[in-house]
Amino acid sequence: MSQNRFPSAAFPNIRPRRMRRDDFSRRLMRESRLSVDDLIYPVFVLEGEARIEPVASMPGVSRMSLDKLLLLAAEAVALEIPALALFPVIESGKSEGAEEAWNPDGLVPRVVRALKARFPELGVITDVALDPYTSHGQDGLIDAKGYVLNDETLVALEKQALCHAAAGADVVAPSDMMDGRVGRIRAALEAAGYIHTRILAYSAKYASAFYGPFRDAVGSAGNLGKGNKYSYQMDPANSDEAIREVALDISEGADMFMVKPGMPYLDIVRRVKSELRVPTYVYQVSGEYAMLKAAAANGWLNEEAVFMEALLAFKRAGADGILTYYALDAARILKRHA
Ligand SMILES: NCc1[nH]cc(CCC(=O)O)c1CC(=O)O
Ligand SMILES: [Mg+2]
Repeated sequence: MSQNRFPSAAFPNIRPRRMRRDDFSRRLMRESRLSVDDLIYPVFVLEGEARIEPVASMPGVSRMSLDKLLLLAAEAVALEIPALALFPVIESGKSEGAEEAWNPDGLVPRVVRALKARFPELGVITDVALDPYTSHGQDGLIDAKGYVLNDETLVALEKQALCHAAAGADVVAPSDMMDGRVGRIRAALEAAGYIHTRILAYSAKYASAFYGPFRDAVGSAGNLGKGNKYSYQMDPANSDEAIREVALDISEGADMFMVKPGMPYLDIVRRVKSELRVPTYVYQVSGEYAMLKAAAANGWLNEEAVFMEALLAFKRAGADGILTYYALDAARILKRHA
């Protein structure tokens, strides 16, 4: 005998809501989980001492000098966040040829040495790209017409990556989108004996308007002016091309693979993870952060609820890790609920 009081096709026997009824059964069937192990915290560093400069378009995010960054890093370590991603603000020393990018006494190598000396267990990821160092704000070297030159840029990126590895960077992260840079950097690292340095390739990096606040933060917006990055970053219309880019970076020897931006590109994260089955990372970029902050500031969204939902959605899409400006906040919440 059916227990259905209304044994008719008008009422269902199959009820997905049963499992949603109570907290215990919701927990038992939960497929994805966000953990502090998934978080990478992007930070901005500048020269000097006792400097903290809030980034107007990224409330809660500041550019700061090394002494202050060490305090922030201590917080990240206390929360057991696995790694920081370091972005420099270069105020003087920008040039056409970006020579400051491989100065062994430059800002990035000094900050990497200090971080690794103080917090050996904290992973330090450095950005390999020329945009903080070029007077024109492009990620590579340009010709007379402003075209970003691929192979000439590779020579510079190789020097920059070696400089970061020599300073003790655990992971170098080429975010420039030049062709062949992963292979070139991998070969240079091996030849120099840096066999443990990981490469996090920004493999599928789109030419996105969501990077706006970041360009304010590192001060490359003014230098870039009306310029754009369409000749090297990917067209937001493309998906198969992202798979090809990741496949190339696999064959060139990268260890970790990034999709960027995050929320509008969840389909790309899913395809990379399902089709290529590699360690997959996603960058919740500055514009995504700014959107959530702005809506929260207006009282239009519950900030904590929406950023935790967004981070969980990256996990559901297949990401193994997430670069997020919310890393400290998320880690605190996860700790509270642990
Ligand atoms: N090498 C450039 C770089 N590295 C990280 C970001 C964006 C990160 C963010 O928006 O949070 C960018 C912006 C760009 O390509 O202009
Ligand atoms: Mg590529």
